Amino acid sequence: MMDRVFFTKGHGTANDFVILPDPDGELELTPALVAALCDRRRGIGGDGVLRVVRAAKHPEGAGQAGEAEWFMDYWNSDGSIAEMCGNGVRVFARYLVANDLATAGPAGLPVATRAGVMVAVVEADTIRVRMSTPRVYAASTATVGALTVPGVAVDCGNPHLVCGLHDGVRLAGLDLSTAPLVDRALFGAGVNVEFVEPAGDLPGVDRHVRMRVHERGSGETMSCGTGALAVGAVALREAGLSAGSAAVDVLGGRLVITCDEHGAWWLAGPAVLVGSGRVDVAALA
Ligand SMILES: N[C@@H](CCC[C@H](N)C(=O)O)C(=O)O
Repeated sequence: MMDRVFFTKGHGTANDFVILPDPDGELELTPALVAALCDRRRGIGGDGVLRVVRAAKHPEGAGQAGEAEWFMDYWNSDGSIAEMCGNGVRVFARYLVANDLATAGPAGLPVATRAGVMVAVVEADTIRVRMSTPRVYAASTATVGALTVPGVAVDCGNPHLVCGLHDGVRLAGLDLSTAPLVDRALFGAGVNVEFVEPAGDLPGVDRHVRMRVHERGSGETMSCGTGALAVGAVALREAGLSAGSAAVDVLGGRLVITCDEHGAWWLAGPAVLVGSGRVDVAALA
């Protein structure tokens, strides 16, 4: 184990990550180390960890090494591993470009993830990522306190449950300090739960909604890219649109979901690196 580890801190719409450069896959990353790094009082603080490792040097990235040089090894703040992180990919691409580890040409920068290769296009402050196609596959519910809200399960590479609020219930009134109760038989591997309410008309997009999210493995976060993809896909579907765009306002800003004329799904929003340093792993322990 290395006793000092370099890190960069970054975020996308305030979904924040500890980024660990580990090009040759030498770092012994464990659930305990991830949880300690993400601790907001005793560690660096973050909703998750992004390990930056060459695809060829990681067992789960090796199969994609022909398409993508880099693998995003994503961990939630509780030390669990997830298949995909939409904001994470955008911040990961920002990190690669800022550190001259990759160039962002017009064709985009491929990033390997456990859910396949995503392609990031850097457009100044915004990073747009071509995501996997969201798949709506079941009806279900989420319960928060005394409130049970119907929703739909959406697979975005990772699992989501999108619940639209009705009958005067507002996002601001929800207590998401603990995980909503869900159907554990349907979501055996856990689920990220999004609650959604309509927002006013917004020029330039077909739909405009607000969401809050309780993430599997991280609790309530300020934003979730794959969650916004799930919410945007449901919003366009409910509007009867097979292509179009949806603005999804999260606590940390705005993400835009687009399904283009070719049926490709895109997630766009800001991605920011805020600083770098070196962490004393022994002190974390
Ligand atoms: N915040 C992420 C999603 C991170 C993974 C998620 N908590 C899970 O366990 O699936 C995003 O921006 O997509």
